[in-house]
Amino acid sequence: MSNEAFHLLSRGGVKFDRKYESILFQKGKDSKPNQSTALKPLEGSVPAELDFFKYAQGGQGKRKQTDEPRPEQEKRRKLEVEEPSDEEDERKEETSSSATKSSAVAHRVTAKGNNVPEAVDSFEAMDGIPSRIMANLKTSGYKEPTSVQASCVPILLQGRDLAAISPTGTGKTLAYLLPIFSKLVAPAASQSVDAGVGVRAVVVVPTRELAHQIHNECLKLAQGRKWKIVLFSKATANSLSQKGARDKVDIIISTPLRLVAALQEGIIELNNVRHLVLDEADRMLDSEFMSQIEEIVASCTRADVQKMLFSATLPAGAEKIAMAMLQDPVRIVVGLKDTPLPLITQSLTYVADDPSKVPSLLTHLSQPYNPPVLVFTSTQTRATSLAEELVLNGIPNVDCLHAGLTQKEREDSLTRMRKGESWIMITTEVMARGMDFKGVREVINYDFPTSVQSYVHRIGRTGRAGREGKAVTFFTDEDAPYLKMIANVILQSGFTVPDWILKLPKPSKLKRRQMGKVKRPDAVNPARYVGRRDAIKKRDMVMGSKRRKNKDKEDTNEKPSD
Ligand SMILES: Nc1ncnc2c1ncn2[C@@H]1O[C@H](COP(=O)(O)OP(=O)(O)OP(=O)(O)O)[C@@H](O)[C@H]1O
Repeated sequence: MSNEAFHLLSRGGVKFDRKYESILFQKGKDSKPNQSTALKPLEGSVPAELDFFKYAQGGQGKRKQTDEPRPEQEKRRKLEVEEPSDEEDERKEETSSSATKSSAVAHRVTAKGNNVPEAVDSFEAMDGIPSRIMANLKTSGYKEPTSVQASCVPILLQGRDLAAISPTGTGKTLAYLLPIFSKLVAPAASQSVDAGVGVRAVVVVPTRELAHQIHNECLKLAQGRKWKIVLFSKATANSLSQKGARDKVDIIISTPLRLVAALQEGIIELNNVRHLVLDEADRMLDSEFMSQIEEIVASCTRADVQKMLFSATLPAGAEKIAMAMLQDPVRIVVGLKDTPLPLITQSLTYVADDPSKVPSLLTHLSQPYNPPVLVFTSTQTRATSLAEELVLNGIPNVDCLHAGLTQKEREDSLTRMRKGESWIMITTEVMARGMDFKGVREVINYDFPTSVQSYVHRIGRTGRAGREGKAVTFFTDEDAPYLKMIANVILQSGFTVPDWILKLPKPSKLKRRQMGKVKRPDAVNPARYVGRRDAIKKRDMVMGSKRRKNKDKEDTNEKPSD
């Protein structure tokens, strides 16, 4: 199906109902849908100790009553400096016979390092934030720091290297942007600071979409002054090819590939960089990006370059590499490492085999649901195939976003998503990390996640900024060997899983590595695939027959007439 035809069909003549928009996107309003709509608000409220965003406005009506800070919460926000513990890559085996784990996953912050600066409870108490930046925080609606911000900003303002692990949607972006802007003090072009020559801060992220989103966050803090913040792309890199054009760049946000390409072409230097951020650090340090990251780090030659690593997950292997990159680092962990927020209600759904998934999803979508829903598949072809399948089954406002689309198509999909025009967004791992759509109420893992980290990040697209969300994971017989790993994550977040899953044997190391390599067919509906093959065969036969007839005619016409 052509992209254009797909969008025409996927809209299916259905107009986006403003009623839904108000439910999804208006901050701070009671999200009470009209009884006649298909939407129902999610049940339940957030226990105080789990409310990472206790000051944040918005979300469900029930939560609004908990907005007032309470003394016991204040106490909990105190940074606990812990003795170093032996972190393991693997989650602890659940020894209890019960399938239920207490939901009391304490809201705690643990810190490791020498002379760790104290956490502070307000932006005002953070030493060294310029008044303009402070004003911009307020106009952007950031009233009080989240836990990760309260802990990390004071550390970063002191110029310390940092590795921070905090659950998805808890405000890590601001936790590093705020100190960067504050330490840079003013735009390089303003000449009121000793800015040196060349870019002063670099943020490296795994995808273009995330770079774009972080660029937008930068613009919020940059309001009112002429900061030069560059979202690095082929075009912007070329525009910096004249040395003078890049002398006064304040911040660059880039993917590793793009930045390394520019370094190799000699159209950027990083010898004036004072702050380097690796966001989604464990992804940045995996085998795909590692050599590029090494090159970027080696190019930041200033002796006092401050390095910061942020992620919601940091397995032991990646953490070891990370810590070796940092000097006299502080390590901050908010909540439980590699564990999703309990705001996200998680469940597992058995769907037998791959062909059974489409009907299962259709059944799921025949129930009332809260759009937009994010659906993760394992490959680009499967994402396209599933999107087509849903459209053909009459599901309205289906969209698709994966790395196989053109940049324009990716941008258009994101715009539709942000505007609330997409109700079901089918995607791949490209959207799993960092993307912040406040309105996403539900994530469906149509294809089983490729690792525990992939699971944590995928489902972290919902339950953001203190809102509640729901995550459903389909599993087939093929996924059974990996089921227990995800079940343990679900338990750790305080939800229940059936006893039989807990009794499954623990997968070997080799098996765990194979988790992301399960082969799945390109087409999600094999029947449609067969049908399509038959149609192509029939079309070829008809064409062949036409060609033969035409040839016969030509032969007849060529015969000399009597
Ligand atoms: N202090 C704050 N008060 C209110 N909202 C905030 C605050 N800080 C951040 N937010 C909002 O919280 C949401 C999540 O923030 P952000 O994208 O930085 O999360 P994250 O921890 O980086 O998530 P991920 O791990 O998925 O990348 C954003 O919409 C952001 O605007």
